[in-house]
Amino acid sequence: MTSPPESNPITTEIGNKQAPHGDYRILDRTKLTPMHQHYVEVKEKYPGALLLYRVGDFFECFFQDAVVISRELELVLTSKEGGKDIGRVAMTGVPHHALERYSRLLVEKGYAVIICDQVEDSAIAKEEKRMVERQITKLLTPGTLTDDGMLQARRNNFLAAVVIAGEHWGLAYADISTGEFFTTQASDLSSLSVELLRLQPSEILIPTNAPDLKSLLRPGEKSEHLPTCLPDSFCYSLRSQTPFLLPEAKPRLLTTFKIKSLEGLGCEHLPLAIRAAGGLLEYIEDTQKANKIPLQPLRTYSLADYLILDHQTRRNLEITQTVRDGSFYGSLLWALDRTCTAMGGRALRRWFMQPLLDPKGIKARQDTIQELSDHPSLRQDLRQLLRSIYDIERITGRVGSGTANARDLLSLSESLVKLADLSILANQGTSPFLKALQKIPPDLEPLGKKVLSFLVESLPLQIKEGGIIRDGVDPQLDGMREQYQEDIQWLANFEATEKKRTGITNLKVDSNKSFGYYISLPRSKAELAPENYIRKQTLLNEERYITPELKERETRILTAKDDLNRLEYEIFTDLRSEVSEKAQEIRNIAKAVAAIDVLSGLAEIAVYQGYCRPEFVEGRLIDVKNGRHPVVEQSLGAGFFVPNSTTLGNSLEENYPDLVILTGPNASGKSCYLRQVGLIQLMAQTGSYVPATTAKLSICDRIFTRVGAVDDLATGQSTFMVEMNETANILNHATARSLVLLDEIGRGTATFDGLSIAWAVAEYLATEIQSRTIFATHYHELNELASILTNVANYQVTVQETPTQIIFLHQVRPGGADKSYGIEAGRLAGLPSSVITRAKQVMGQIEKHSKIALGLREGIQKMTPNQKQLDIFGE
Ligand SMILES: Nc1ncnc2c1ncn2[C@@H]1O[C@H](COP(=O)(O)OP(=O)(O)OP(=O)(O)O)[C@@H](O)[C@H]1O
Repeated sequence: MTSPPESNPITTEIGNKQAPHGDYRILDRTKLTPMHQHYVEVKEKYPGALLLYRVGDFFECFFQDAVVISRELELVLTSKEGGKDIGRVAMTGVPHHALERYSRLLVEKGYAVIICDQVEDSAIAKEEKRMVERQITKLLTPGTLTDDGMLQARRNNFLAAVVIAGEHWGLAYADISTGEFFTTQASDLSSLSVELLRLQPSEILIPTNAPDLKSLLRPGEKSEHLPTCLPDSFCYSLRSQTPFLLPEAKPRLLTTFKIKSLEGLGCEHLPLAIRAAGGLLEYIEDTQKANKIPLQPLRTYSLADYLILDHQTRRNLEITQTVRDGSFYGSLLWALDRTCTAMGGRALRRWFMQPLLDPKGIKARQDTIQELSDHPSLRQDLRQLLRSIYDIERITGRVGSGTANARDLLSLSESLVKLADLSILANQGTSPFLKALQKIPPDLEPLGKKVLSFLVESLPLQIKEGGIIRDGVDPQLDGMREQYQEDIQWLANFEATEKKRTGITNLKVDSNKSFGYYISLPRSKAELAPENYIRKQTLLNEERYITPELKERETRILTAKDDLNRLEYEIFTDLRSEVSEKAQEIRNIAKAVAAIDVLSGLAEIAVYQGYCRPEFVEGRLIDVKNGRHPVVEQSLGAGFFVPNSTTLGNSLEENYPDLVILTGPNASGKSCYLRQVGLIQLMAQTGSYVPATTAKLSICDRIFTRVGAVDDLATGQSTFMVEMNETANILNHATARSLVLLDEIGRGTATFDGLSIAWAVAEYLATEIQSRTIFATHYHELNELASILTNVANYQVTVQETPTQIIFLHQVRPGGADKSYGIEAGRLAGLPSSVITRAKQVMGQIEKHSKIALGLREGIQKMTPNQKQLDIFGE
């Protein structure tokens, strides 16, 4: 937990010298300096967060937070006087201009961070001999970030809330930077963790009776209050149960969305979904007090609306990152992302993490890709325009919460004006997603133009220091500016005017901190000073004077600057509020822009990589001609990838197998082929074109993959146990409409155990479940299944043997490999020749005498899938 460490590593005695205090809880608070007392007061309101406290040009932190922050950020741990009777206290700090970077690092590490800033000019406090006023200006938690610099442009930052009741669960999640807000309810706790792993929320709220409420568990941190069914790779915020109870949660939703019933949101009859959503809203209210976060209307969804991909499958298909090193390079998104905007990038990720089941939805996407592929100039013009559109979804969020600065407003407005051009282009098309872009609300362009006419081009970052609003926008502002300029000019000319008037050529006008502007005369010329000069100070060689007019102008200049800044700020915030009233309209159109961005990018890929539009048919067919792996193909370069076809799914028209046993030597391309089949199905259900010459597919309900497991050290499970767990999950959940891709089942145990399990699993999939399955294996014995079951076929990845080497052809052809090349691979790897010879002898003996091999060879009678299992041992 992020609460203070119990041990205090820096309060030990070093020789005779007392080390700085690292724990305020053991000190007499009344003896701390007023500033440290205030620090502790703020800290105690949020004990679970790290407090960064503004002191001059630094954000400082003290006591236990200093210890944690210096360790996490590798900053020097130093000390500061904490009070006369206290001595030194532990301290570290970051420069104020680097606050965003350092707080982002802390949040990325799973900490909540409180920013307590100075909210007045410290000079005033100093003059009045009191402590400068400070207030909490921000509470940053991993799930509630909105600042651009803290977010990843192409990824959503989800905050989730979970309510569990027995086997049932409710989940709500929101991205408060974009305003998206969703809720769902389901049974079966394993599907909850699958859903969380899909979303990868930055923070998950858990209602609990824990005593350490409001603390944040960092990834991997254990707590008895965390339900065991939840993955421990996330940050969890422990929250009070109350806002998650129906009588609190429901009214909160009704009030937030200003509605009388939840019927319209689709969750009226889903109490757990309501409770999760209500608890999430309360958290946002609690942590974002200063900024009202505008959320989009809550959308209720069902897990059953989407193709189910479990965590292993997403991982194995390398959708967002590679298995080997977790990098984006080499993932499916890497190969397919041609989006031009951050909004498109986020949408693409969401689409591929949640492919569709509804053929109509798929067709709408395909139709749009087709239109954009067939009309290259329309596509190019659209993409050109998209490149100049900013992240209006997130900027609108900041506008709504009142945190957008002038640069944000400028970017948003430039984009709003471009939307009109986008709409004109979209008018050239007839496909569904282009049509959606034709309906841009007519008032957005004038609004954008108005903002552009208000704001200067080169805007400062600060919004309270002027320099934002153009001349000619506001008559009062213009008048004040004129007066200000005149006063400045008068002051600039004052020295010359006075020189001329008095005839004293060495008269000077200068200023100092104690009495501002003054006129300086050499003492020798003092008697020439005009009557209106009031003597202010006498120095050795100099007399200093002021005049009433000089003072009046000076005061006017000083107050005018403040007044000008205040008025500019007011005009700016009015403008921001005007834009914020259109937030929902802008966000709706942002969705349409994101979708067209995704689809034009997929069209681009389809054209340049030679993809085809998959045809969806009823039933269980998978018929792909010359399919390719979309990522490996791009990595190898044009023309090097060997295409392979796939036919699966027994139907009335086609006698295709349900289960294919795929054999072939190491590195021949089995895994690649397996993934290729999975990716083509997944891409097709996302609405994308696919890497093939033709593809006739049916809708899959789930894709399962099991590819070479590794030890799960975190849970202490062996390779074999991980493999068995994954296999059990598949056998328990797959249906006849699922696609199952298995790579090497049963390798992590004794050969005969492994073979037996592999046999039984394949037989169960082919006969009991009849899912479409590709089963890659090194157990050639499994080829016997094809001679027993009518819906099983053997395929192999072919190689060409020469006396010195094996040439990988990467071609998938009917028939089972009759030979394993493991020993050959060992020879090529340099195993001693005596070991190779002996291995060959041993293998010959095993093949000759193995009862299993004999048993399998004797199984000759062909069976249809529905018949009883074959007694392969003929007892
Ligand atoms: N169709 C193909 N065309 C061109 N190259 C391919 C093809 N399929 C696979 N390859 C290349 O072969 C390499 C090995 O493929 P893969 O890992 O699929 O082999 P494998 O048969 O699964 O091996 P093992 O049994 O050792 O796991 C891939 O990294 C890829 O570069």
